[in-house]
Amino acid sequence: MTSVFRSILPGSSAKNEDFDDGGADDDFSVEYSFAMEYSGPPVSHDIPQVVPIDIRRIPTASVAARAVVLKDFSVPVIHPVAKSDQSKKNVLGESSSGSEAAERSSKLARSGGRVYSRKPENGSDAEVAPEARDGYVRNSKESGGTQSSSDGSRLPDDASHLLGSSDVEGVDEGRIAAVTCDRSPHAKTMEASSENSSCDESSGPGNRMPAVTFRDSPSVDSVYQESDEYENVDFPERPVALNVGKKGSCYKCHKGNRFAEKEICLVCGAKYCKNCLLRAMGDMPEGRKCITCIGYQIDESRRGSLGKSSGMLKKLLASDTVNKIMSSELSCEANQLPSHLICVNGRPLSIGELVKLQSSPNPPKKLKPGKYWYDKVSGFWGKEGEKPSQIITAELAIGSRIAEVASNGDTNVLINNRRITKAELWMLQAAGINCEGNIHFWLTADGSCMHEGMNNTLGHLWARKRVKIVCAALSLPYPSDTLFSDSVEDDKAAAVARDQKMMNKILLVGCDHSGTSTIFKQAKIVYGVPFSEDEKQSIKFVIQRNVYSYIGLLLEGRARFEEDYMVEMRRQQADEPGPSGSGDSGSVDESNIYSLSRKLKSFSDWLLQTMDSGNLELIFPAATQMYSPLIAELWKDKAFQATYSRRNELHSLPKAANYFLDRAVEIAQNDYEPTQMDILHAEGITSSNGVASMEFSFPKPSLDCYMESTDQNDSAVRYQLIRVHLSSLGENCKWLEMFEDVDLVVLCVSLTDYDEYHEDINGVRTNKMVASKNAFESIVTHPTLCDKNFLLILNKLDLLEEKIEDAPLKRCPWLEDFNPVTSIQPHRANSKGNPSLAQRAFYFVAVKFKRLFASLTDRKLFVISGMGLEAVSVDMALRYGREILKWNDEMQPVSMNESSCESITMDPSASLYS
Ligand SMILES: Nc1nc2c(ncn2[C@@H]2O[C@H](COP(=O)(O)OP(=O)(O)OP(=O)(O)O)[C@@H](O)[C@H]2O)c(=O)[nH]1
Ligand SMILES: [Mg+2]
Repeated sequence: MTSVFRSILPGSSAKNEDFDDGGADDDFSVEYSFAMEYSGPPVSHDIPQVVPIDIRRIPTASVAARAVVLKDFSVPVIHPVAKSDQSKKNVLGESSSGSEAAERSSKLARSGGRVYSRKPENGSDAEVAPEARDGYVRNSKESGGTQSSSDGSRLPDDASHLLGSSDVEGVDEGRIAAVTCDRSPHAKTMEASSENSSCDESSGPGNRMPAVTFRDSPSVDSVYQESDEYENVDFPERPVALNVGKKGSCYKCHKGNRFAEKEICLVCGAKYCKNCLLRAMGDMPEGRKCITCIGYQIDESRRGSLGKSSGMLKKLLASDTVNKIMSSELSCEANQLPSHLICVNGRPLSIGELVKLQSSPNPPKKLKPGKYWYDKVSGFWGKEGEKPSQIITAELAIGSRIAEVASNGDTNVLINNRRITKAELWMLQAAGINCEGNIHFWLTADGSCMHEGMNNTLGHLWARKRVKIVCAALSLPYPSDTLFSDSVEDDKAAAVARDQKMMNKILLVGCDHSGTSTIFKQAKIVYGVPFSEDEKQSIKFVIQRNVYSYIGLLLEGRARFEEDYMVEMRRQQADEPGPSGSGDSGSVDESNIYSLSRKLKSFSDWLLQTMDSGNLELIFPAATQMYSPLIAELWKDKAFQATYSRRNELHSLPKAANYFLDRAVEIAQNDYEPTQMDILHAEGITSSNGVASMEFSFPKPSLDCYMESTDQNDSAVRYQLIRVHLSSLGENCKWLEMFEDVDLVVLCVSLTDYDEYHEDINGVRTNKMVASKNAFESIVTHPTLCDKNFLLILNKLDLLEEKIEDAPLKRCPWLEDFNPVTSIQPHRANSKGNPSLAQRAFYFVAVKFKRLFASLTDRKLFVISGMGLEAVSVDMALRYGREILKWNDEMQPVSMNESSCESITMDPSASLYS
């Protein structure tokens, strides 16, 4: 055995100068330990096992810089992953420098059977082993390898000649790669195998490579009691490839460009063309890794592609072989997530805990190294300092106790001892749970919420439909149980989209009656997102209630018309001399064209009283059963019809009433089913806290006719449209902070607001357009949205066309400087392309907002006109939003159609104005 150890030690000169063990000249002062396979009788306990190693492959430290300067590499040059702090603690939580480290290293070597000698020097120790015939030089970061790298004189004598030789598979004659690394995983395996009796058999590729086993080392757990220390962990370093060929070329043959198909090494990131792939990766026992990277942990950023075969591999190999490679890629131990990199509630997990976590019925999705918090009681799971991202299986015995500050919440409410975030507070409120004061709730895995220490359930979170809407809008998790889903297909599509990270979030927000819910509903119709049964049912009641209120307004009008009629009759009678020669008001016939039968009159009185007391909502659904015959009777009544024919005189009757009133009898029936158009025209939608959310993608290509799409995969890109009512955002729009992850903010302002006023509780009247402007200012300057793109929809252009002739735009104090030369301008757009007065008004308002936006943010506002009731208009506005998302901030707005762009960017001082 002595000769073996001698043969793997560096050459004598190097050894004596640099690799001496703490000053001992004698080669045999180095202590070795090694394992032999047990071949005795069966025993009841597990026997630690090691896999035979190929001594030629034992990692060595050497000069990375030296290797990099070699010009003629045919395999990638590999550099160590940069580390910020050389004095970081190593895997045992100790300083990697000084004699302590040397002692530890030698202890490790003794106990783990690692065949290294080391000499601490200048605060560093070195791990060295020759890897002569491979032509690979490895460097030890832990042992100050970087220092060695920069110092050519420290290269072992024999290492320099090794640089010129190569007999390794996948490495061309005379061509070398340099690999720098920290402690090799092979070494780690060996350490662990001797220290931990519960170690597993490695699944490494025979004796070509030492297999890597990541064992649950007790030292890891015992060291990381404090989460602070977790940051300082120094883990085995992963090689990183550097292409010395031209940019985008194959890392091996240096041919091709970035467009040529390539396969990537999951460890070092080297990319190989189809001609070099198999030579570089061999038979891929651990999946897509260079031969030199076998045994190393993968680059965590590539974990998502584990087991997902590329087209190139499928072209080169039979499908059975590809499947086998993919399955090894997923299952081999070297590629498993290292448990100590997952820190839960301030403590890194042990292997056992990680297994527990990953094999639970609902494990965290796409788990990556990092710090997480986990609420065992509810199953809530999230990144440290962030709101929950998922609901995983509850009651898993992993990590430490959850900290109050785990999710960095800043509310007065605690759930299971964790201070919750504002978004979660909204979720609780959506479930109808009172969150006033400092409250400690207890939330169980089934969603039952109760006061801590009490037994009575306050509400069941997941049973409330609107909680789902709020969760979707605020990116909060919702149980994946299909029990709570409207459509399994929808959920699947959404999950796929989320997986592909192709979801774009659009926030739609506007003042009262600006048309946001109409745009939202129209988008659902245009993009084929069905209204759920729940939504249909509640919209049905909304429509029926609205129709009752429209009828109530007509009945109110009837009473007025009747009174006017009576007054007029009396006046006429007074004017006409009676038989007695004097006016006789007492003989006026009380029944007239506006009078109702006794039965209908009492129904009318009841309805008006119910409306006055604000209880109209409460009579549904019972009202449809009881009163629909009366509505039918009323509809046929002459007095009611006389009133209906004068409905234009009833200013309190909303415009939307026209759409429904003709079908009042049908709508009042119990079995009425609203059509999509009914839903669109209905005032109000089902939402919670004014929040509604839907996911969609743009169909292609038919609707793309008016806007050219550059993205061929548009139908694969998913969008989430979140509609929020301004009043739900609280004072100064403070709740906007919950929408920090939106990609685009769409603001909606009604163009008809300019001559309308609303009165607050103190009787102060504010022009609605000015109120919209104020809201606009609050939103665009909100810190959460400071780097977002904004699209302004100036809505209800059709209504503006109708009203602008009678009501000048100047009525709005903010728009007083609108001075079109009306005498020579048409009110309607004419065939010569002259814009109508309404279009000019729109341009003017658009420029006003654009200037305001620029003055507040120094950025560009995108503006488009809209007609919420027109499908094409809404589709166009959202496609414009999509283009904005694509163009990025630095891109200039591009016109969608001639008229809108030209007008929006024009100067208001241009010829439009006198
Ligand atoms: N003619 C016309 N009517 C519209 C347009 N957009 C919305 N409306 C109507 O305007 C009314 C208010 O629109 P909503 O979509 O309910 O407004 P909102 O932004 O949801 O505001 P709230 O109802 O206060 O929540 C409804 O009756 C709509 O049918 C439009 O472009 N043209
Ligand atoms: Mg509405």
